[in-house]
Amino acid sequence: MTSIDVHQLTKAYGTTRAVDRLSFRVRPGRVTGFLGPNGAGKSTTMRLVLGLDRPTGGTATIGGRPYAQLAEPLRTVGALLDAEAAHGSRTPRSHLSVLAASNGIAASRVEAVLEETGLADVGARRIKTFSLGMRQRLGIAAVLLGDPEVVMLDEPSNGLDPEGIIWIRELMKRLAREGRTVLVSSHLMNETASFADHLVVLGRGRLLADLPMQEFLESRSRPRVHLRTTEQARLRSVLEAKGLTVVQAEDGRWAVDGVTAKVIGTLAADEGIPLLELADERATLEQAYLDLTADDTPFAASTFAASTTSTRQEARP
Ligand SMILES: Nc1ncnc2c1ncn2[C@@H]1O[C@H](COP(=O)(O)OP(=O)(O)OP(=O)(O)O)[C@@H](O)[C@H]1O
Repeated sequence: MTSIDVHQLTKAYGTTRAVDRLSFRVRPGRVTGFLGPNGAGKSTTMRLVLGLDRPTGGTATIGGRPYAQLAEPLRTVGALLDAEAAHGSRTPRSHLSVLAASNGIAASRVEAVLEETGLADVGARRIKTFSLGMRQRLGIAAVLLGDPEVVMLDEPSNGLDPEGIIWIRELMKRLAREGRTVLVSSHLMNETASFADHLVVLGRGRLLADLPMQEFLESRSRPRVHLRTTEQARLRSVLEAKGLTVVQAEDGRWAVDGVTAKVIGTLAADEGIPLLELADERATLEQAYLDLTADDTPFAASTFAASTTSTRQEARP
């Protein structure tokens, strides 16, 4: 199968190193989320992989070849970097037909991808009348046209309504299940947590993390438990005897740091203390990401990078 390989990739614009000796591999069969603060170098990396820019140093290859050497690029890589790329006076059907004809792709694929992206009914409308969300769907139709093994999407949820966001999430997961290599950049952490299996995180052009989503969350989470009990005095003394500190919230719930629900549940059961609620706090991707990128966020307001949220994360689907 076809991986994307970035090796010691560097791109300098004057004195700015947009990408700085970057190395990572995007593997098939999973969705890789591509994260990083504004200006971290995500778009530049994607452009270098697609041969739209020349690197200052290092290499970016797809299935071992630079993009320019792919025999049938659109059949190998589908990429969405700019949803405005289609000409406004064209229709989706004519736009996709031209792309198919010039890339040796069967004309039957045009109708297939119009169906798949929900654009079949507007296939004859002029693109200039399209909303941002419809343009985004058209961009994705073009990505899928060549039935590519590698899919690269830059902010694909941009402009999509909630139904469209669910659609794109399911589409990305399906493409990965089919064994394709899927690289997706996003600024939306909850969104990314809902579709990515693996993460590559950049900061100031450098690699900050390259690891499975679950590992990333676990490596950056501090255990914390939330609970409620009817026997506060007794439970408090049991926990304090174990060296645990209880923080009481206004709603009567407690938070206990540095311990898991399993430990507290066992202690309470041993003492016959009833618990009305007991849950481990799960690290959100947002918390983990902010923690990792705090020193690499050039445009952060001073309080932003240090902020944490107390919202508890729903279990990942
Ligand atoms: N054509 C260019 N000329 C000069 N500098 C550039 C050019 N393209 C990108 N840069 C600079 O390179 C750095 C990385 O930009 P890039 O767009 O790749 O980041 P990004 O991670 O995609 O950011 P965002 O999340 O804001 O889209 C930034 O400092 C940017 O200003």
